[in-house]
Amino acid sequence: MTKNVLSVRNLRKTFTLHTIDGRTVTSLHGVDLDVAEGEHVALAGPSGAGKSSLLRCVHRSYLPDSGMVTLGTENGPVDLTALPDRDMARLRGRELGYVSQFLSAPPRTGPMEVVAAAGRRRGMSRADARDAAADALQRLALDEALWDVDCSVLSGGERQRVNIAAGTVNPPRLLLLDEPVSALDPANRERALDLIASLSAQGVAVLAVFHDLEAMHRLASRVVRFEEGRIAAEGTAAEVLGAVA
Ligand SMILES: Nc1ncnc2c1ncn2[C@@H]1O[C@H](COP(=O)(O)OP(=O)(O)OP(=O)(O)O)[C@@H](O)[C@H]1O
Repeated sequence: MTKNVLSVRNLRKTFTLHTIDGRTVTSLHGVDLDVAEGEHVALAGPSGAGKSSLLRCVHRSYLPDSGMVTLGTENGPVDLTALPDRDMARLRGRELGYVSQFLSAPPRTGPMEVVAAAGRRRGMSRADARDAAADALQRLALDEALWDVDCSVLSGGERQRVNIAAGTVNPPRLLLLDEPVSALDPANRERALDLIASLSAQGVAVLAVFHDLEAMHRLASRVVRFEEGRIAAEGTAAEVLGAVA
């Protein structure tokens, strides 16, 4: 039987807009979702439907109002909504990764250092982390002349490739992807999607948002469509999204 890596139960998230008379916006109205080992679940649906809110609640950059987010870890299931910050920071290494469309790198660090540091956080030795970082950067065709250049001077597409390399090097048990290939040209997008596709064979569970039907058809074992903070449909890409044009 396949093992659940992530179980979300009755998750609710409301924002209070203090600048607009305390008005509230509910982005998740009691969402239930499971993701199994090696499964790639794509979140679809219109802008504002709650997709990124769900990813952020799982990563705990947003704290939900109620509900449970259970991550299967090497030490058994853990409810992330109740975890102390220090333990949460530890889980964000080996067990849980997040790749957004923007790279956030410390000042004066280059791609090799950023990607190798991600490998180190996931338990690799310094030498193995550098080898794995070199493999990932090569696979994503980032010019070797840029590997030690300050990330702040890289183009948007170069930064996204560094971000994907860091997210996938010695990959965590659950990887969250929020539009990770939005700035890539077709050839680099292909390389990145190939790399993401190879994660399933390693047993990595992926929960992803792509504003790109073709990527969802190609990668997702299941598509979950959100509407107004609720799950409106669930199934294969063909069932939920229809045929790609
Ligand atoms: N930090 C925040 N403060 C206030 N409202 C927020 C915040 N984050 C999200 N929301 C609101 O929650 C709702 C869902 O937003 P969310 O970003 O989850 O949607 P989405 O489906 O990811 O949209 P998109 O496809 O445009 O990225 C929206 O109405 C949004 O305005």
